[in-house]
Amino acid sequence: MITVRAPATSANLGSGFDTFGAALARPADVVAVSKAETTSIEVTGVGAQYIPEDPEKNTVGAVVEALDAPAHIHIDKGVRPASGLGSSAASAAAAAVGLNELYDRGYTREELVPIAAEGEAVVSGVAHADNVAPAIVGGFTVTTPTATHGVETDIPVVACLPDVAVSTRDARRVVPETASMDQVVETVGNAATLTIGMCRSDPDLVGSGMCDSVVTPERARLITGYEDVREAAFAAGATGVTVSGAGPAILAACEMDDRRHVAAAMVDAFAGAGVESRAYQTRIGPGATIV
Ligand SMILES: Nc1ncnc2c1ncn2[C@@H]1O[C@H](COP(=O)(O)OP(=O)(O)O)[C@@H](O)[C@H]1O
Ligand SMILES: N[C@@H](CCOP(=O)(O)O)C(=O)O
Repeated sequence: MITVRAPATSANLGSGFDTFGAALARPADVVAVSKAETTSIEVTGVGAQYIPEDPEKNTVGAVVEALDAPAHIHIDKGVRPASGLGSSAASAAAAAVGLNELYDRGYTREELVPIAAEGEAVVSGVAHADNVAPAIVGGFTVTTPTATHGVETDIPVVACLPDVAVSTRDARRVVPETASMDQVVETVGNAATLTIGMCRSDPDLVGSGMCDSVVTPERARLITGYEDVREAAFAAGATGVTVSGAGPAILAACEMDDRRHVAAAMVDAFAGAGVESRAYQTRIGPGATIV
């Protein structure tokens, strides 16, 4: 049996829609795989009741298919589904790393990214790899249709998760089909600023590059209290705030000394809007680890 811990992730980071991703030090899924004649899946943990155990419908089933690696798979969920924190990706990433090891398939971590992304197609309709990439490789990642590049970085973040669900499939329907040239220029500038910030482990640069005027405003409308939470996080010292993934989680970057205040401010602001939430005080951390 092989057991793998794969982290929650935050994709997009504002200016990097379907491209940027970051591994969060916590929460995480823990997935155990053992060889079997036919594949079976058992799910326990946070939100397990909402996750199908049918291999055709669970993200890990697509990974089994892609690696031709039938197994009994136990998924212990730490990342709540429909969170914007890469819940479906965490399981797929852990399964990809575990089954690759169990069956000695010999793929590199980067080669496992498109394999794990097949699981995302099962749940959201698109094999977007911006969550599975950091879940497998760790740190901050840039994923294009042909490659994944990652860097280690040390950025404190708060991921505040309201007690409501937003499915990625639904949130992809509100993504605009076009952007103006002004928006393209602005986005390139913000994405480049964020990337330099990640390379320098500089929360100010990362935060200022998290802005996006194309996708984020449309997604923000789906999250009750978004503007209040954003303002409260900035007032408490956040350097940047945006929708995490497809939402409803909201991600804030900050200096380590401000992390606690930012987390409290975000939870209080959600409460003011009538929404219960929990804040993960975390940081950008490593990818999947065999435990
Ligand atoms: N192993 C899995 N972990 C989490 N969700 C899964 C898994 N397999 C299938 N799903 C389904 O995927 C959906 C959640 O994925 P998604 O909408 O992308 O949210 P998230 O942002 O949390 O990844 C839910 O409908 C859930 O039932
Ligand atoms: N790029 C995707 C990311 C979805 O992330 P998730 O954590 O909400 O699954 C998108 O924005 O649709």
